[in-house]
Amino acid sequence: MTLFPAPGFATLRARLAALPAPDATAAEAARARQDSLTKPPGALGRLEDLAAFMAAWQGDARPRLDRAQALVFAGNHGICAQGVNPFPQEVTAQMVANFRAGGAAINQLCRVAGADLQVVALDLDRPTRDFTQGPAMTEGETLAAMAAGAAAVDAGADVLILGEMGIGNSTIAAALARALFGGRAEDWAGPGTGADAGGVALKARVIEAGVARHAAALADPLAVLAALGGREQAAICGAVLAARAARVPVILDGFICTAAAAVLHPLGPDLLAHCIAGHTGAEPGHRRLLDAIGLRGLLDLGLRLGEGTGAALALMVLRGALACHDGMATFAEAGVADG
Ligand SMILES: O=C(O)c1ccc[n+]([C@@H]2O[C@H](COP(=O)([O-])O)[C@@H](O)[C@H]2O)c1
Ligand SMILES: Cc1cc2nc[nH]c2cc1C
Repeated sequence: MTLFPAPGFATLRARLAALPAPDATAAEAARARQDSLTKPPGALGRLEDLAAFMAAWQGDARPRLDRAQALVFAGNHGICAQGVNPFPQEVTAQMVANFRAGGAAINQLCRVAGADLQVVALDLDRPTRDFTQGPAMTEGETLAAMAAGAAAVDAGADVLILGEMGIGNSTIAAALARALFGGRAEDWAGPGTGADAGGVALKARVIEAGVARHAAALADPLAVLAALGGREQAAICGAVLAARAARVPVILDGFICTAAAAVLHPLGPDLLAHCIAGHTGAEPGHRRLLDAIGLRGLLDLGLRLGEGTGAALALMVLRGALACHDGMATFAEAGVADG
């Protein structure tokens, strides 16, 4: 079954209800195993939650992490015409070349975290439309980018790490968050790659102009994605849905990746149940956004890079969680007195 059929958003929406649910039995068995391991109950904190989460989505009380896939989606944005980006738009393609040559932060982190990295560049020479002038994408363009994101997912992976690259996309992410979750544009606009106070104020004005122009789209998250989003945001949505269809757990990255996935949240409260937030980043809207979708970042390292870097770092914590879950002795095995 393809999730992104030709007829459009209506058919996609109808198919969301059929996506798989977590395996409560496997999660319960993982929790029971955690309670039998040689430590005071709960002493491994969120590592115990991670083990149960992985068990629930893999449908196995002893989850694996043999195959970790990392996907970085890259896109370009017409909104750069408004001067919201300190770096020039060419940097998107230049960084894609850098990813492919192995020279970016995400390459180093995927290597040490044991993730297989793929970079998907989406029509970089055809930026989306400036959303203050019209919808950023048509429904067809949005679905095509979602389908590209879905097609990149390895259905046999044990975990999927998501990241993005797109000059100007901190404005796109803030606009999506403003449109989906309300508040003022100032609540969501931040420095991105390094805009000063004047630059952040400009972003907020641009976002308000976009939201006002597309007021008719605000009730429909997929219409919001088309009106204000970009190809890499749509691809992230598609990848999150394809991962869910294959029961592959997902680690989200920073503000921009989270804002893309957050488009799915209003479409069904548990559509992001197979996702964890790798970190809470330094972009000021990130914490507020995680609160809005009911997630809590695993790490808090002051990151503001994107590329999937925070998610790749979180994979190392996840490996630690599963190593304990799988390798620790039980009280009975080790002959340790159980309180
Ligand atoms: O994801 C984040 O938390 C994050 C925070 C700040 C910047 N970024 C990255 O910076 C780029 C967008 O910033 P800007 O200033 O061009 O809008 C884009 O390539 C993102 O990957 C990403
Ligand atoms: C150099 C550079 C690297 C990045 N990686 C993700 N976003 C980025 C933005 C810039 C400007």
